[in-house]
Amino acid sequence: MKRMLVLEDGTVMIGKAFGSEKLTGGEVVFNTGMTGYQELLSDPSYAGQIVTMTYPLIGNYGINRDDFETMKPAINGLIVREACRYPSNWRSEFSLHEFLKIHEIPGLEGVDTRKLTRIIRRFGTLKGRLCSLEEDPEVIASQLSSMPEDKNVVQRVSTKSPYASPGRGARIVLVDFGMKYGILRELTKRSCDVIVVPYNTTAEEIRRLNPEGVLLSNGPGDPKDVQEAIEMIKGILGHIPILGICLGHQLLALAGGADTVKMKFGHRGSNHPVQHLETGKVYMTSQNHSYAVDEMSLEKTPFTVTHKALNDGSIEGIKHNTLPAFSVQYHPEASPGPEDANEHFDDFLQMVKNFKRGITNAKAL
Ligand SMILES: NC(=O)CC[C@H](N)C(=O)O
Repeated sequence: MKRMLVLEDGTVMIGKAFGSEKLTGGEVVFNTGMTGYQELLSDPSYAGQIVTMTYPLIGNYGINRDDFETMKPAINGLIVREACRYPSNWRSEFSLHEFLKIHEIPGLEGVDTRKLTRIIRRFGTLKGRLCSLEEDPEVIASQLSSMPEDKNVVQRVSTKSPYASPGRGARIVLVDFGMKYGILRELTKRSCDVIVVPYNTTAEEIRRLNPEGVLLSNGPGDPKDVQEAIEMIKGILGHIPILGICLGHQLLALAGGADTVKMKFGHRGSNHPVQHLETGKVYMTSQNHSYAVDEMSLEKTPFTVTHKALNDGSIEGIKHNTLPAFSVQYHPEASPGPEDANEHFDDFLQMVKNFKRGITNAKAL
C-alpha cells in the first residue's frame, strides 16, 4: 500500500506504508545514527515528532527486550529508505514493522530520505503529515502551517505519581520530564536510592524527600513551556546538588536567568563531537534536541560554559560558578551511542559527596 508524506511547504513524497495504519502529523526531524532505532523510537523526547533516518537500512537487528527507553513510545512516525522485514540478531523479538503496528506508529519507506534531510537542513524543521494518497496535499499543507504547537507535551509523557527505585547509595530525586530509562539505569548501576517524581513536583515537595542530589531529566518540547519546573529549580538551587540532562540542562539555564533558542534543525544522532573547553578533550556524544541555551544570555548569569559543539559552536554544557549545579545538552547515558561522557554521572555523585563535606561549588568540570 502506498502512503505519502506532505510537508507544510507543500512538498509531497510518495512511498510504501509500513507499521500502523493510523496516520499522524508532527514536526519532521532527521537522525543521523546508523543504529539505535529502538532507543529513539522509545525515547519520550521525540513525542509528537516524525523522525526520518539518514542511514538507508533500518530494522536489520530487529527489536529486543532490553533496549527500550520507555515502555510507551511517544514518537508520531518513522520514515526510512528501507525497512528491514527479516531482522537477524539473537536478541530480536519483533521486526520494526511489527513493533510499529503494535504501538500504532505509522511508517513510510522507499522515499528519498537524503533529499528529505536536505530540505529540513535548508529550510529548518518543518511540520508534516503521513497520509493516504486520496487526501489533498494542498489542503493538508495549509492545515499544517496553522497547526498549533503542543504546549503540554511534557505533562503527557511524565510519570503521574512518584515511584522509588531503591538502592543503598546516595538518595537522588530524578525529575521525570520524559525520562529515558538509560538515566535511571546509570543511577541504579551506581547503587543510588532513586525516587522518580513528576515534572510539576515543587521545590518544597522535593526538599521533603531529603535527597542528596537532584537529576533533571531529558524531555520533549520547548523548555519555556515547563514554567513550574523553572520555579522548582530556583527553589532548590544551592540547597541540593543538581545535574541537568538535555531538557534538564535547558531548564537549569532558564532558572539561572539565561535564555534558550530554537535551532534551525537541531542535533539528532550518535556521533556529535563536543569539546570540553578547559581541557580541550573531545567527546563523541549522543544527542537529540531542537533547542539550545543562548550563549549571549549566559553573560549576565552566574554560569560558565563548559562544553561546546564542534559542528556549530552551540552550547553543550554549563556549570554554576559558586553553587553545586552543572548540566549537559547531550546524553551521558548514551543509549544509543558512544559512552565517552558516561563519567558525568560519577562527576555528579562526586559533587553530591563534596557538598555533604561542605564543598559547595560544582566539581571542576
Ligand atoms: N532530549 C531532550 O531532552 C530534548 C530537549 C528539548 N525538548 C529539545 O528538543 O531541545
